[in-house]
Amino acid sequence: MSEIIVAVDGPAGSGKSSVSKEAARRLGYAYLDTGAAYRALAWHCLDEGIDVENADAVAERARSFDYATGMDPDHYFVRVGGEDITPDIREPRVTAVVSAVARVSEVREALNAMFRRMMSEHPRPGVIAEGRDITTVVAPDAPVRVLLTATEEARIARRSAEVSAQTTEATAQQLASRDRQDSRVVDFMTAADGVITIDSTDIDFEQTVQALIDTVRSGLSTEQ
Ligand SMILES: Nc1ncnc2c1ncn2[C@@H]1O[C@H](COP(=O)(O)OP(=O)(O)OP(=O)(O)O)[C@@H](O)[C@H]1O
Ligand SMILES: Nc1ccn([C@@H]2O[C@H](COP(=O)(O)O)[C@@H](O)[C@H]2O)c(=O)n1
Repeated sequence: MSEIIVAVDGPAGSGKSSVSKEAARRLGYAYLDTGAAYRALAWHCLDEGIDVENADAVAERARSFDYATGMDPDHYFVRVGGEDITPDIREPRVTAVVSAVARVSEVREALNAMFRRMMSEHPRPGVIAEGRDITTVVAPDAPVRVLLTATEEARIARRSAEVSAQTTEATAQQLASRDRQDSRVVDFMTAADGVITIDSTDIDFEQTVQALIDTVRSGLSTEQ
């Protein structure tokens, strides 16, 4: 059973998933990508022809969809109904509708209960869980809570380097629009009380991973 929870929140493209996964690998912890569950539900709704603006229909799917994800940082996967949809959930058509699914309160309640169960049942000594509301709603009592941030300019540049199929303008517009929609539901732009901010604007990936690991170690030593 995992006893150490490291909660990481932040805006789109701040490095939450890549940095958390690598830090978890080096610490021997599990890794929980909570955004993947929202994306998988959005993918599932599209696959089933469900109108993502129909909150009741989306909530009904959230209660019944057969979701699985790998929490071993070296064996990451996302499945719905046994089908591997790991790359599919990153498609622009899914990214474009995921915020609509995530604003349904029944969806958030169902997924948050699942995240808490997954964190507490995992056999590794710790779990790094990342998302938008982990430090404030899902695990507000976690011994280490971090807001991973970077300027919008840096985040757009990083995301554009990954996405070659569209212009930087289109990538910038999507990133800003998703943050705008998501921040109506949860505040992930400012650190809540007790949450440590890591700003990666002027540090590279390796330095950011090290900053998170250092924060985990010092947070745990203060706890004891
Ligand atoms: N400090 C850094 N310096 C340079 N590049 C970085 C840094 N941190 C992360 N990256 C890169 O930025 C990109 C976006 O990171 P990542 O996908 O982890 O962000 P995210 O916060 O999980 O985004 P989203 O919420 O949109 O899924 C990746 O290509 C990642 O390798
Ligand atoms: N704790 C969370 C995590 C994610 N979301 C929503 O899911 C979307 C996708 O998240 P990524 O981290 O994979 O980009 C995100 O835009 C949010 O709409 C959430 O609400 N809470």
